[in-house]
Amino acid sequence: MLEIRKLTTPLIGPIDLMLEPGTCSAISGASGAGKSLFLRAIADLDDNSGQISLGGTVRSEMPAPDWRRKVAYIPAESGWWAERVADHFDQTTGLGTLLDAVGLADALSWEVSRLSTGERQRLALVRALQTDPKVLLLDEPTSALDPPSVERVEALLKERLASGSALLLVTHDPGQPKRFAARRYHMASGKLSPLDQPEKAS
Ligand SMILES: Nc1ncnc2c1ncn2[C@@H]1O[C@H](COP(=O)(O)OP(=O)(O)OP(=O)(O)O)[C@@H](O)[C@H]1O
Repeated sequence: MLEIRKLTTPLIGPIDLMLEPGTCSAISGASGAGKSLFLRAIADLDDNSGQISLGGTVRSEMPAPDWRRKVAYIPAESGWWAERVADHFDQTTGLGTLLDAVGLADALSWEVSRLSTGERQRLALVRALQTDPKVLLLDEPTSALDPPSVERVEALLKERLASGSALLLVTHDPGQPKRFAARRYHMASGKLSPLDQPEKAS
């Protein structure tokens, strides 16, 4: 599905990685190892070289906004540009279901300034899921969440896995790769290494 060959930036790589539909790959590694830079390079947000294709279509043949809708990067800290939460969302059918799934059914009427870190994190995920991406590049998606919210977000992500999306998950939570039956990788000094056999789902 997503094929990455020799992806390189001044600070990471070269990195090869293949993501298959309906699978989760998890990346661990020390702070500063290059995990976020790797996800950003895949999304083409920073200068990079190498070959990346999605379902056989080479990234360079696709307009960047189309690529980023299909291969969505969800940063650890999301960006907000308007005062009202509602102004950041495409108010299409399905939005209510997604907001409900993350426990924020009423959030559209709120001001952005009142959002907690965890509320921002969950709303940013909903924003990305609205475009129905084939690949989700998740940068510590539950780092600011309490256990019930982690459960909700993980359930939502598992639904995406079941419907054929691929997840690339950067996480410092050692239990998370296991809960997603993820293939595990370790990043150190900008280099990615496979860890072991895929975990069994719990
Ligand atoms: N624009 C930049 N110029 C120079 N160095 C940078 C730049 N962006 C990131 N770095 C450095 O590259 C290294 C990797 O950063 P990255 O954000 O990928 O780390 P990370 O593995 O995601 O860490 P964390 O777990 O803390 O989020 C860090 O040392 C960071 O300071």
